[in-house]
Amino acid sequence: MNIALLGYGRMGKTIEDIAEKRGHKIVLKVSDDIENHDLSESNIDVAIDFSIPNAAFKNITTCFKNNIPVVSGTTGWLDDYEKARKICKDENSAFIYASNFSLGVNVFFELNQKLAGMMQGLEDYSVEIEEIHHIQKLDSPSGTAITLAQQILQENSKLKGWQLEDADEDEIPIHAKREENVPGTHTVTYDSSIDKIEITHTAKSRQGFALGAVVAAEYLKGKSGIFTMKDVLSDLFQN
Ligand SMILES: NC(=O)C1=CN([C@@H]2O[C@H](COP(=O)(O)OP(=O)(O)OC[C@H]3O[C@@H](n4cnc5c(N)ncnc54)[C@H](O)[C@@H]3O)[C@@H](O)[C@H]2O)C=CC1
Ligand SMILES: O=C(O)C1=N[C@H](C(=O)O)C[C@H](O)C1
Repeated sequence: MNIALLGYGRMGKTIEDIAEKRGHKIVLKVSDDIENHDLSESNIDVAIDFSIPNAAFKNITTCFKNNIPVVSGTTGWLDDYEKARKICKDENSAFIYASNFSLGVNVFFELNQKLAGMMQGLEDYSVEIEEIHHIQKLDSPSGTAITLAQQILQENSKLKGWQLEDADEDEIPIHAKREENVPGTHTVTYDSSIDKIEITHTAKSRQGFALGAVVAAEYLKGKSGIFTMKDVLSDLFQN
């Protein structure tokens, strides 16, 4: 498969390594305005976007307009997500976005949803989310923390939203910490005066994110439509 990398930073380089080991070819690397590149030249099967919040929407939709399927893991641009979906549909293109591509985090998402459903009636417990990332991270809170909060909100109608730090009683507080060299750690805590329930996912490197993105690209090749990691991993998850 011929892959274009939109963003060639920490994730772009890790994806290159894993994609080549799986027999794919990186035919284009973009680190600046996508308009500076001729997308028709390289016979691109799929583009993988791990760039920066300000560039993601333009990168993704330019690919749709050139009939190139996109896997995107860039976080911090999701105010434009619905617009991107519409352009994908209008152009009959293909798209997978995930705030986190690692298999482990996608298992963690399933657990979080199930736990939120079990806890929603237990009013003695308050819920909060903590995420810890490296100090270079541009966005806060992490996309993964936002997904975790959205899942809890889906299950618990008494909670109205999430908030960084100073949350009201009916909001989920998200604590975002920045520490040297942390690839990504997420914890969901339910606390009461009697006890505490915590679930944590700790990434040990960026390998899991990158492998998930390449597997998603392999899934997307030749398809049209909008998919999620649930679709990609559906055969692996047994209920
Ligand atoms: N969904 C997931 O599983 C994961 C998502 N991420 C997200 O991926 C993004 C990238 O993360 P990192 O690689 O750690 O960041 P990074 O800062 O190492 O790399 C971003 C790269 O984008 C380049 N860039 C700047 N303008 C660009 C443009 N217009 N088009 C394309 N590239 C451009 C920069 O030069 C830089 O090399 C972040 O939003 C991060 O939150 C990171 C890890 C996992
Ligand atoms: O910026 C990162 O590094 C990461 N970003 C993603 C996020 O915002 O959730 C995923 C992962 O935690 C690493």
